[in-house]
Amino acid sequence: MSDRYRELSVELGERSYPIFIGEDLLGTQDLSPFVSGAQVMIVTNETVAPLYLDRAKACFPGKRVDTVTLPDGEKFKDWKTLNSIFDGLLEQRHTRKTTLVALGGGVIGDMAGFAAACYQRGVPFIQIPTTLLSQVDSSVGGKTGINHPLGKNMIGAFHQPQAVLIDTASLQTLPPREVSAGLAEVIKYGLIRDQGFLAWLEEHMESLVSLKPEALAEAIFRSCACKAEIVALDEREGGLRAILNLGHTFGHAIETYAGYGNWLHGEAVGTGMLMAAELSALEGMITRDDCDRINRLILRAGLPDRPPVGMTADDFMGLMAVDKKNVDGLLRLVLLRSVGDAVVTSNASPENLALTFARFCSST
Ligand SMILES: NC(=O)c1ccc[n+]([C@@H]2O[C@H](COP(=O)([O-])OP(=O)(O)OC[C@H]3O[C@@H](n4cnc5c(N)ncnc54)[C@H](O)[C@@H]3O)[C@@H](O)[C@H]2O)c1
Ligand SMILES: O=C(O)C(=O)C[C@@H](O)[C@H](O)[C@H](O)COP(=O)(O)O
Ligand SMILES: [Zn+2]
Repeated sequence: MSDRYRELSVELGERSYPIFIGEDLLGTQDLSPFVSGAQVMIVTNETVAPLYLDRAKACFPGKRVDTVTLPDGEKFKDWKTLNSIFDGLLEQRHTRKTTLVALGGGVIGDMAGFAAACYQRGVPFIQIPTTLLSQVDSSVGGKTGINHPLGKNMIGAFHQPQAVLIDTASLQTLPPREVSAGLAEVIKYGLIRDQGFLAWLEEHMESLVSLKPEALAEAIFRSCACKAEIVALDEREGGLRAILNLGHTFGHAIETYAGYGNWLHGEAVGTGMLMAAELSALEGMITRDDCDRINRLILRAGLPDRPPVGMTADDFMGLMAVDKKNVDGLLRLVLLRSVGDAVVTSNASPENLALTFARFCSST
């Protein structure tokens, strides 16, 4: 074990891969052992490139490294921008031996990963996540894809990376709103599977919000460990993995309603988790005190606790009807059986769902 980083593994048999977590790994960690061919294409965006592209290139000594730089934002997680990755690959004569590298947040990771799943019927890729959200969630587990105007992440593929390199120092340049968005997914792990972690987050929330390196490193490690374990047990979301969607049925509806990018993914998930907690309480699964506890933590993370003004129950129901977890037209939601234990269910009563909307939506 190195003293420069902590290492986890996503155990998927022959497709297992490491997650390296440490400070100042960008530019100093040699990733060329994870590149089988001679060519690398780094996919990044116009915000991240000036900050980290040179250091990312230095991770691939002896390789030919090209770059595609995309516009920044969730609204560009679409066909047109995806296609510009293929344009870059073809124009620079990349072959099926090329390794794609995602350098950026979850938008870049999801798009570069999907491009890797499709290009010449599939090439390897590496994740170098640079936001808190992408370091704790999107870079691990192989969900890749793009949005559709009618629904989030509606077009995509499962395609696992060869390795994930997490440089925790890169978070020091992240805007506070993006830090909060990442903390929503961190809190999610505590709520769905790890009570002890939730209690730890309650003790350390201010250190996380103010980007204290030790607290961040611990939160990232524990989050990745939780996700790696779930993915290893259920790679393609046949069952258990769906608990990673806590708050996302409501949250994806919020993101689509608000127009991609106006509400950050993590912000929508934070509010969505509060709505899921409320419904869980109405269903008699958790207590009112539990709800208040979750509410306090979400607010301390700097996240919103109400959906967009004007969004109605009908808006939610219309958008949630296309959720990927639904089966035979039945809405399936992730609820809390207790704090630290999530369950996927289609049994929530319509009355309690209506009451949840009544309590959260300003105009219903
Ligand atoms: N595949 C998955 O399992 C999974 C999981 C969770 C979220 N997601 C997806 O991830 C996306 C959200 O990811 P995100 O929150 O990282 O958003 P993002 O990718 O839009 O990044 C947020 C912002 O931070 C900027 N940025 C990135 N790194 C920076 C740095 N180090 N310093 C300064 N600025 C930096 C980006 O340019 C962007 O403006 C959504 O599309 C969501 O659907 C996917
Ligand atoms: O990895 C997963 O599985 C997740 O659900 C993680 C989520 O945080 C993430 O937002 C994911 O992209 C949602 O997936 P989707 O299948 O609901 O689009
Ligand atoms: Zn998410």
